[in-house]
Amino acid sequence: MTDDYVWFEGIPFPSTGYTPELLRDVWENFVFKDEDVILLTYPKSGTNWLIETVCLIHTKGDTKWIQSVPIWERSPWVENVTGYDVIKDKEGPQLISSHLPIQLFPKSFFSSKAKLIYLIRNPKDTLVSGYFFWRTTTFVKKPKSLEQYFEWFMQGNVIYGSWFDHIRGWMSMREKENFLILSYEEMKRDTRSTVEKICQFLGKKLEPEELDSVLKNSSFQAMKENKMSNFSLLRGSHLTENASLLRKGISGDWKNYFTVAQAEAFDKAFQEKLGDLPPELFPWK
Ligand SMILES: Nc1ncnc2c1ncn2[C@@H]1O[C@H](COP(=O)(O)O)[C@@H](OP(=O)(O)O)[C@H]1O
Ligand SMILES: CCc1ccc(OS(=O)(=O)O)cc1
Repeated sequence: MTDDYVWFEGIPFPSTGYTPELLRDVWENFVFKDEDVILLTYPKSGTNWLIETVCLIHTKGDTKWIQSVPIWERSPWVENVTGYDVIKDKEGPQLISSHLPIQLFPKSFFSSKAKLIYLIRNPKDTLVSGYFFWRTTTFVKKPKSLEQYFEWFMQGNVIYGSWFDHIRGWMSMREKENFLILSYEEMKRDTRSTVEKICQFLGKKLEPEELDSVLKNSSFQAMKENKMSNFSLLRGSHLTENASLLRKGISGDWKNYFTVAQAEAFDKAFQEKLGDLPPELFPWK
């Protein structure tokens, strides 16, 4: 494994499990079924929390699936070698994950009825979460300091490219009825309502005790203890021994790491790049 990037159409990808040929094949040839459900995020936005939640909704709160199958097999990644191999010829509706920016997403989606949930997070927390996580992986370039990672993030010189471009691209879908936008902050603030919103979007009806089980078993603590969800199975291969996906699981941790100057520079860039979008799309503001 190397800790540099694989590049495709100007975007950096992890150096393991991704190739330009596969990314092109996925983009041009992968066909979604109308019944598929897609979970899409910019990395470190709460992806795995969303996957765990949707898996538990799918099983009506039964924990057998989440406790016996690794999270990346329950909702395979369309853009990496392992995930694509699993989903490309599989019959029936599937749960599929992706971090792809809209311009590289399989073209078939835009004429399908497949449902897509796009989870966003305060980018300052996404940045801090990424800084700590990528240092413990074996497949991306490591920053020497938070200052350096801050510069890379602002320039989009990190895996899956610019957060700002990712958001602008996918937000253009916000009026479509097969597209649901959620935020990590709202999911933290009122998890029950967010789960109900997901159920409504997916057309799933849960009994009160089933909903309680979804909440209990997708909590930070439950996921931290679930070896099928906490990435401990990847230690020694993709991750170092001290790696932790479930780091803090809070909103606003950026305040412990950003300098005043960094916070001001970030706000300025946000205003310049996304200031024309409705502020209510960004509930952390
Ligand atoms: N059940 C849960 N509740 C709250 N946060 C969770 C969570 N599961 C994962 N997370 C947080 O989501 C982030 C990882 O995102 P992703 O799944 O996209 O890689 C981590 O944030 P922190 O590093 O800020 O703790 C992790 O702690
Ligand atoms: C191997 C590629 C890889 C693994 C884990 C990742 O983290 S996350 O699922 O987005 O939290 C990202 C890429």
